[in-house]
Amino acid sequence: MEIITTPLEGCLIIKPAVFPDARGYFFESFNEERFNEQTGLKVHFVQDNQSASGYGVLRGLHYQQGEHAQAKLVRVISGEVLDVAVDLRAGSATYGQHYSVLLSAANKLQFFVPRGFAHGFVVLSETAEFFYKCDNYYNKASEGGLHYADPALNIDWQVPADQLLVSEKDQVLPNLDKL
Ligand SMILES: Cc1cn([C@H]2C[C@H](O)[C@@H](COP(=O)(O)OP(=O)(O)O[C@H]3O[C@@H](C)C(=O)[C@@H](O)[C@H]3O)O2)c(=O)[nH]c1=O
Repeated sequence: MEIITTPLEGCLIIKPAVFPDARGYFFESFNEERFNEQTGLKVHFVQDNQSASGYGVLRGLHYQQGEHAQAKLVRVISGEVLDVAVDLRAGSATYGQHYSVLLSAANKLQFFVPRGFAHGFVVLSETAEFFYKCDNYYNKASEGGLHYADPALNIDWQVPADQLLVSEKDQVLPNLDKL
C-alpha cells in the first residue's frame, strides 16, 4: 500500500497493493493497523456506507459539524467518479481550496478525507457504486453543506451542468461566504 500526499495537508490518496493472478485479483481494502502505521494517524472507523448512482449524479458537498465531524475513507466499487474535498478548517493555509481525484473500480484508489473538510463526488461512468468508511456516526442534526457550484470554489466537475442530477437538499446549500 502506498500513501500519496496531496496539496491539501491531511488529504491522502491510498494506492493498495493488488495481487493479480489467473483467478482475478486480491487486495486488502482496509487494514486498520497498516493504515494507521503508514499514515501516522489514529483513525478508527465506525460506520460503512454504500451508494449507487447514475452518470451525472452529484452528491455533496457535505460535512458534519462539531463533535459529529467525520473523516472518510472513500473508494469506488464499480464505475468511475470525480471525488472532491474542500478544506473548511478554520485557520488552514488552504481554507476554501479543493482537491479532486479520479476514483474508479479500475484504479482501485482510495481517498482519505480528514475531519474539517466538505466532501462530494460526481459520477463520470454510466453507473457507479461508491463505498466509504466514516470515523463518526451519521447525525442528521449536525449535517452541513456547501453548494457544489459556488463560484468561489470553482470546481470543474467534468460533467455539463445540464446533465448533473443533484438532490433538492444539495441544490439549496449555501456558498462558502454564507457559512
Ligand atoms: C449519510 C447518511 C444518510 N442516511 C440517510 C438519510 C437519507 O434518508 C438518505 C440519503 O441521504 P443523503 O441524501 O444525505 O445521501 P448522500 O447525498 O449520498 O450523502 C452522502 O454524500 C457524500 C458526498 C458524503 O460525503 C457522505 O458523508 C454523505 O453526506 O440516507 C443515513 O441513514 N445514514 C447516513 O450516514
